[in-house]
Amino acid sequence: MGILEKVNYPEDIKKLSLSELYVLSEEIREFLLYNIANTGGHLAANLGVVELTLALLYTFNPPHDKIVWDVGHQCYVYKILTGRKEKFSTLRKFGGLSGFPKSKESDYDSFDTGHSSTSISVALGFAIARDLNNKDYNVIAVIGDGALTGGLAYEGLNNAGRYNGKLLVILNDNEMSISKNVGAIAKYLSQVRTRPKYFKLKKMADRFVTNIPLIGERLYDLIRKLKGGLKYILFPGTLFEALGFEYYGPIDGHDIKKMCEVFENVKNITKPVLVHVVTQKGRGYEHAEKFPEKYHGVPPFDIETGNHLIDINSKSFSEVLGDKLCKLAKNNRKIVAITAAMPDGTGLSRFAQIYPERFFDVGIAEEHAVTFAAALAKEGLKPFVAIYSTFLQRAFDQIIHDVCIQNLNVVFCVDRAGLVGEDGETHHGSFDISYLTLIPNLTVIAPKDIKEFEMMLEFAAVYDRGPVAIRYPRGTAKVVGIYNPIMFGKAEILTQGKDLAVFAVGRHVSILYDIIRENNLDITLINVRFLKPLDIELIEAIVKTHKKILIVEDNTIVGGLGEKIKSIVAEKNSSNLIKHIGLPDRFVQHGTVGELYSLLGLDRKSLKNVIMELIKN
Ligand SMILES: Cc1ncc(C[n+]2csc(CCOP(=O)(O)OP(=O)(O)O)c2C)c(N)n1
Ligand SMILES: CC(=O)[C@@H](O)[C@H](O)COP(=O)(O)O
Ligand SMILES: [Mg+2]
Repeated sequence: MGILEKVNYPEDIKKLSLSELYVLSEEIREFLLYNIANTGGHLAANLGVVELTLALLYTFNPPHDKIVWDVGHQCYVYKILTGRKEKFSTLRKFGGLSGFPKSKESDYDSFDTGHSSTSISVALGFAIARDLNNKDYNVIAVIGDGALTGGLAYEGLNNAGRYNGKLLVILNDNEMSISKNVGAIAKYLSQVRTRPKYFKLKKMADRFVTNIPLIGERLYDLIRKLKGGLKYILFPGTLFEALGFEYYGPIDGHDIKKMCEVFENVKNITKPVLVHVVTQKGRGYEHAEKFPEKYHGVPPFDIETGNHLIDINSKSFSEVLGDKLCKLAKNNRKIVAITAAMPDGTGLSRFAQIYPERFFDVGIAEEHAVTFAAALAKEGLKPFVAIYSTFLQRAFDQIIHDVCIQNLNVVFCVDRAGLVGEDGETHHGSFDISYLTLIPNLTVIAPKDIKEFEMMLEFAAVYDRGPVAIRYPRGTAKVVGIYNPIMFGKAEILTQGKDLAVFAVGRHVSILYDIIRENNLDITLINVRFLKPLDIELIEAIVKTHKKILIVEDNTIVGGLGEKIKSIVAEKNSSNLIKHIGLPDRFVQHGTVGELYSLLGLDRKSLKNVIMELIKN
């Protein structure tokens, strides 16, 4: 690690020659590979932005200048070069560096991100604040072609296009979202990329029109009128020019010299500028170059073979969704599946292969996905919309306004509900029980394990009295082995006893079931199943027969299951002793799910202690 050893901050980079910068870029790739093979993380995107990050740090001066990374999963190189190299082995680990920009971690991280398509709005806000505060710094948004499929990016562009100050947007175009990028914009970018000659010609046309000699008054007027329009008639401008941006590109995002030249030339232009750089996702690591989607976010892996180093001995909920939906779709031609840029993560890739005409990857567009599904349902189709809990937050209004008010038969497959682990606070599915159960008409259910998940998918496929949301966690849950038929609005009693009643949701059901069985406890365990409508009849009966109640949920305690049960108890003026364990009313950091559960009292050991304490007295 010759050069990297001596480089810690942007000022160290500015001292390097061009050839040293290239050596450094290779050293950084090795460093990334070695570390991410141990920690896991977002490998491919970071391998792709090594030169881009070097060129940015060579030209600009963060933290004075503000660099805003869209999504933020590609900020590792930036972290390494802004004082965090020594801590890099702690990436995504409990107490260690975050995998995303975090302003509390470093002043160099200008804005916290994790969800897509925010960077242009943030950069415009920074730019206007700078002007109003009479300050002078550069603002640079770095947005990927995938993030550019998100509607928020266009809200930002629309607003920024009429701004008259310094604002630089760098479009990092690698033709990939997590999977292959999709949609009309992706197609447009591909045309821009593959027709550089066309764009060169267009530039010549610009120059030609600008230099037409002014012969005579009338011709002058005419040309003046035509001038603006003429170049667009001959050579239509780029989309970004039409939106009010100066456009530069496409340029090679691995050519440090070229990027430094362009950034230097545009950095003082007092209008919005978009520089389009073309990069290769996964660059420099054979496996990631070949399969960038597999190395987008990776668990620890073997560098030589590229094999992931995790023991998977049970199917994940996402895989079950994919398999089961394929089976259900075979007999029901009305079933369609929708993903917002996560066909692999949500398990829908196989469905996409088998039923391409009934599968829709809409890009990073959760709001659109939900409204689109609403219209499909209105016309009699049966859409299954698979979106991670944290990203579905984006579509809260669409769920209410477009689906639930009209009581449409949309099925929401709410993946990654509860804590997700290493991605941390931007990605935990901490809120869905609260934000979904407050919506009228929406049925909200949660399976205890993958077998019950299949049953719930069957139930949702035939349920035709309104929308259904099924929430389930990342990965899997231990199989319980008891399965009563799913009945609308009914909970499931798994064990009967008199010392304590435990209400549990999702994967905590099996943890509690094991505790009760292994310790031969005289406890009633209720698998809540229906978070909405709640099984009020059963809850009221339990309140009467059990003095002590424990409620366990992998959701914020605010507006979750616990509050609902407590209010039923309060209404009955009953004096039960109630203990409620859920996620705290604060954002939960990153770490393994196991570490976070023990921190928050949701792990097996803590739960057993609580139970023993409760039944002792
Ligand atoms: C609102 C939202 N939806 C989905 C995601 C999941 N996600 C993270 S990165 C990504 C793809 C981003 O593609 P791009 O911006 O081109 O970056 P690249 O990885 O190609 O560098 C997606 C879909 C997210 N972070 N935020
Ligand atoms: C950056 C981002 O938002 C995604 O890449 C996310 O990290 C995927 O999470 P899973 O690994 O749970 O699919
Ligand atoms: Mg991309």
